[in-house]
Amino acid sequence: MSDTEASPTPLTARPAALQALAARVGLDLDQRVLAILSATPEVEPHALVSCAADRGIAAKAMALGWGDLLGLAEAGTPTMILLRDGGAALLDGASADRSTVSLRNPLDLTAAPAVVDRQRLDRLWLRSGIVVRSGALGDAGEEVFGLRWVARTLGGDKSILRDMGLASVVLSVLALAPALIFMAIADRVLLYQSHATLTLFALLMGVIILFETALGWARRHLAAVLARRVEGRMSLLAMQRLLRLPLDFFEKTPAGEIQSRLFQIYKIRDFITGPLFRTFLDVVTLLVVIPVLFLISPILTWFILGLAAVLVLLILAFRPAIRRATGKVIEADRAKVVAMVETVQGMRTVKALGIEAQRSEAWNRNVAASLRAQFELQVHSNRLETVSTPFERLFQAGSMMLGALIILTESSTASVGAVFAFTMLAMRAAQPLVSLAQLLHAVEQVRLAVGESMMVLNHPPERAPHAVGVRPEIKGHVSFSNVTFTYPGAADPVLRNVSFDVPTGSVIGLVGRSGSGKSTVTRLIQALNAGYSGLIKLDGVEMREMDLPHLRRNLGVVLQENFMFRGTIRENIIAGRPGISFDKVIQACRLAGAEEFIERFPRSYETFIEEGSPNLSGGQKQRLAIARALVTDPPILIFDEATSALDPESEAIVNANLRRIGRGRTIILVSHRLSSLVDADQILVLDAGEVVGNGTHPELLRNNALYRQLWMQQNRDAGRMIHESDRVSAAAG
Ligand SMILES: Nc1ncnc2c1ncn2[C@@H]1O[C@H](COP(=O)(O)OP(=O)(O)OP(=O)(O)O)[C@@H](O)[C@H]1O
Repeated sequence: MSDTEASPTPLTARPAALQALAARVGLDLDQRVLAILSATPEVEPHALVSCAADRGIAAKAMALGWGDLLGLAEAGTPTMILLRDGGAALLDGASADRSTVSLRNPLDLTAAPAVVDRQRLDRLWLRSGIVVRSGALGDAGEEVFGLRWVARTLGGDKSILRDMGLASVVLSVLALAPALIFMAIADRVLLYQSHATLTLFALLMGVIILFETALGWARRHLAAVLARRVEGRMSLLAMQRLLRLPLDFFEKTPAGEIQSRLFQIYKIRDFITGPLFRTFLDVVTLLVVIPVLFLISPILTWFILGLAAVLVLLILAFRPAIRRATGKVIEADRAKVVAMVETVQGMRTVKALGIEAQRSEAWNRNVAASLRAQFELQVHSNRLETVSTPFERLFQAGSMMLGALIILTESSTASVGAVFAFTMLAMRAAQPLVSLAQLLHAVEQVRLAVGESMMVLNHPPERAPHAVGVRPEIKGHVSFSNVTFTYPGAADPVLRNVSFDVPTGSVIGLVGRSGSGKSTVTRLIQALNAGYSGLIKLDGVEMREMDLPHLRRNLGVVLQENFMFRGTIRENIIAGRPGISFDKVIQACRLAGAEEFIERFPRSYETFIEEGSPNLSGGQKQRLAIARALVTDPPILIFDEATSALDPESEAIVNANLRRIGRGRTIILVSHRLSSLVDADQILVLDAGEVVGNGTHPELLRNNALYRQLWMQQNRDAGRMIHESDRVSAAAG
């Protein structure tokens, strides 16, 4: 069924509401998935979100309050709210006095909206909803990640920045008070011995302290909110971009390196909440304090500004050395993470080979390199700190001395109180000036951190984010014509002019020596690699045109090694895909021959599988992987050495079920064991990336030398083994 055809299942409220939201941003949804969702009694928000994401729509499930709802209505953001009865309503608008919202029924979009007040809504809704951010995921995804992205993200929270700015201005003005009061006390109270004025100042100070405390709290609170938002956005972006990267990126980049680079984004968060945030506040303080300093004494003010300039020059002088040293630290730390992750991932092999000492030695080398790099950085930082300390100290001591000198020489223009006040304010200005200078240093570090994470976050995705692609109904007709393919970076093609045709519902076997390109053929069918020449068509649609999530949802793939996520057997088989009932899980397990062992577990389908599935045997894991591939009822199944690791009994179960499994599906079987392919409708023989034979088992035995050779090899071995065991039993008998 194509997307444009009407769904046979009438849509229920939540899928219908999602469809209406998608229409608002000019996109459509997969009708087949909507129909599956409509057959589910109460559709979970995450299933709706993933249905939207499949079409590149940035939908987000979120908890909502009345205030949020009003804000969304006023901004005109496409929003659905989830109702207690399992239904949903579309947000249409809010009244001018913000006392009511209007809601539309997604099942009858032509009807007038219902106007609902807060009390009534509270009885109806789940205080949650799904919000569609303008347009496709690609809109946000297209943006290049970098310092500019971070700045734009920060700038997005204008109201928070404005409130923080206001609080900072008020705090800075209040910060002037102690110095000015001190000046007044020195020049008036002490001089005229005025108790009443002193009491007044004491009261004033009390009020100012209270006010300052409250504002300080508000400013820190706002900063925490801002930091959380920026971190949230960066974390979402990281996962979103990671998931759309091509497989060969992960094959070429060590897992530890990806991890280490991605985690650099948290340095950006620390920079925002640390140096950047402090500097923002400091600049505000300076803007308030510097003019006052100028009023009190222009000479002294020029003096401290001159000191600040010296600090900036010192930092600029040290910048190249510190940048180099920081780069080395990041590199050395990355190598450390790569070594650690590799050792953890390969622990089974480390133990099996008994190479703990070698791994430990390699680790020690990495640690030593990292410590050396850190020490070098410390040395440069220490030098910088050492030469800048005297200038920092001069802010206070120098201004006091210079102030005293001014009084001694021009006693008529500056009072004692003014010099003390100036010294206090100079201290107030000194810290911001120092941290402003240090910001340069911090920016350098964050620039390096951004550069590190950019390598992952800005790597070209599998497909252009805007490309939605064609979504034909896939029945299972696969054809290759003149396909030539070279892996990126490789010198020679791994497939050369490969052509074959697999009619819908038939079984094709791929055979050939190791490295002949069998798995590569299956990878191209999954569109895991691009950049081939020739045509690969699925039901007449070229693979390059195909929508990737749609394509992969229609394929069931079982490899020799399959990964199980942490979670129960049931969860692993469903793997978060929407619309899969428990009945379907049981059916798939039965077909895969997994039912019998699952039911022997005390917790049956709720048995928990740990990472790496240590509590399952290889054969059990393989049968679960087959069930997981079958559960969506895909029209095409790819088994790439899927049964090679099975014990003879498990293999016999799967092979016996293969006919039933294959009913109505196209099956692509890669196997070294030719005996499991003899019933295939056609067998493709590959040699060094070229098709050297194509036919049924008897045909190939008759007229294909390579196939005959492979067959004889296996059967000779099998024959010899049978002969051997007969000899042993005869001897024993
Ligand atoms: N991700 C990859 N990047 C670069 N080269 C690859 C990649 N995968 C496979 N190759 C190379 O392509 C060639 C064909 O590999 P492929 O896995 O398709 O062969 P195969 O016939 O399935 O082998 P086997 O039976 O051993 O699994 C090999 O020479 C291999 O080194």
